[in-house]
Amino acid sequence: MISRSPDLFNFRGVVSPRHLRSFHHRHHPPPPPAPTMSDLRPPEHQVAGHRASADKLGPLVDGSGLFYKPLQAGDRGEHERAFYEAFSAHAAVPPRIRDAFFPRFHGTRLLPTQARPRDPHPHLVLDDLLAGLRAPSVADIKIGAITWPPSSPEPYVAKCLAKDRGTTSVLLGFRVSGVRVVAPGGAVWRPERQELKELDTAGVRRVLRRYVSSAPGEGADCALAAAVYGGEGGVLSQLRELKAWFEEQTLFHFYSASILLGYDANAVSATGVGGGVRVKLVDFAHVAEGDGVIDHNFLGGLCSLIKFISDIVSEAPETPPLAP
Ligand SMILES: O=P(O)(O)O[C@@H]1[C@@H](OP(=O)(O)O)[C@H](OP(=O)(O)O)[C@H](O)[C@H](OP(=O)(O)O)[C@H]1OP(=O)(O)O
Ligand SMILES: Nc1ncnc2c1ncn2[C@@H]1O[C@H](COP(=O)(O)OP(=O)(O)O)[C@@H](O)[C@H]1O
Repeated sequence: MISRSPDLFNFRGVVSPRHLRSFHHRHHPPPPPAPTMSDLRPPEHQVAGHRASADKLGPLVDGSGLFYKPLQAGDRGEHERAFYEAFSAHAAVPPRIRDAFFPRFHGTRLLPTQARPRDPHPHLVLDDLLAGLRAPSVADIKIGAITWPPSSPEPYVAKCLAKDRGTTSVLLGFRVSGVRVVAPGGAVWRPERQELKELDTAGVRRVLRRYVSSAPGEGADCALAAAVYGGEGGVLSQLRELKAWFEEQTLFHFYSASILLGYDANAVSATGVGGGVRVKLVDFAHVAEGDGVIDHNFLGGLCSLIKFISDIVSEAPETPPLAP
């Protein structure tokens, strides 16, 4: 089932119902047949967030290049859906920004789940941002020193504040929420969630170095830093393009959203050729209206992340020259 959410966002009337209808007509081709429960599985490369299990809802994939995120409880799920509806059709969002940095939204769909086999649940249908990567090395970095929208109820503010203070969010303007790194032999390094929560500044630097290292185990040779972080189309140039938009845009405030980094450990080489480096935004359950004000919370975290990554690139070994 593909359906529309009620307009939870106002967005100053930029998205008229007529505009939205015509957008849907142009951008939502008829959906492929609905996947059955046996087609669906939790994504192998998910590094953070709520995970699907026998008794819990979580994202699912079916290998078709789509990513199904269950609408979250309360008004949170509807809020995220309303964001996608509004963002997808917003005339003031540059198409290049929408296409390069956000998953494409294909509406919502009722899907059976293991947790609720008899009670199909609505899911956001998104592009799988890691589709096409054979051995994805992935990092989820939650941006912003503050992770709750200003309108949040007090107990939620207290819960988020404790997490923001207890992690590097307040200090650095971001925290690493999840990471997996595939070594050349295929071994996967994936620290526990709790370990990531306990990282201090030096620990964050270590993890960001480890993300672009080819040595197995805990070593950090940063052999892939030039290829993945630096160079044309690398993480840094993509983050800088994103930053340029955040220096201008006053439409949305992206509380608690994450930057998802991805590259193909099988395709990347220290020479900087290939690798399918991706920089994307995910998790819009707490986006607020920008009301004409810069998203300084996200922008500050983004600048801080850029500084960490550019320091790693400057200290890392040079990209070896290409063979003649
Ligand atoms: O539900 P919890 O307590 O596990 O917290 C979720 C977080 O897990 P954590 O415990 O920090 O590892 C979870 O954090 P990660 O994405 O795993 O870093 C999210 O922050 C989630 O918030 P939302 O999906 O953005 O609404 C968090 O959900 P809410 O706090 O928003 O309910
Ligand atoms: N469109 C997507 N394509 C591929 N992976 C995704 C996509 N969206 C999210 N993920 C994966 O799922 C994780 C959790 O997503 P998120 O939207 O943050 O869920 P939650 O709201 O439960 O925190 C991310 O860390 C990432 O690994």
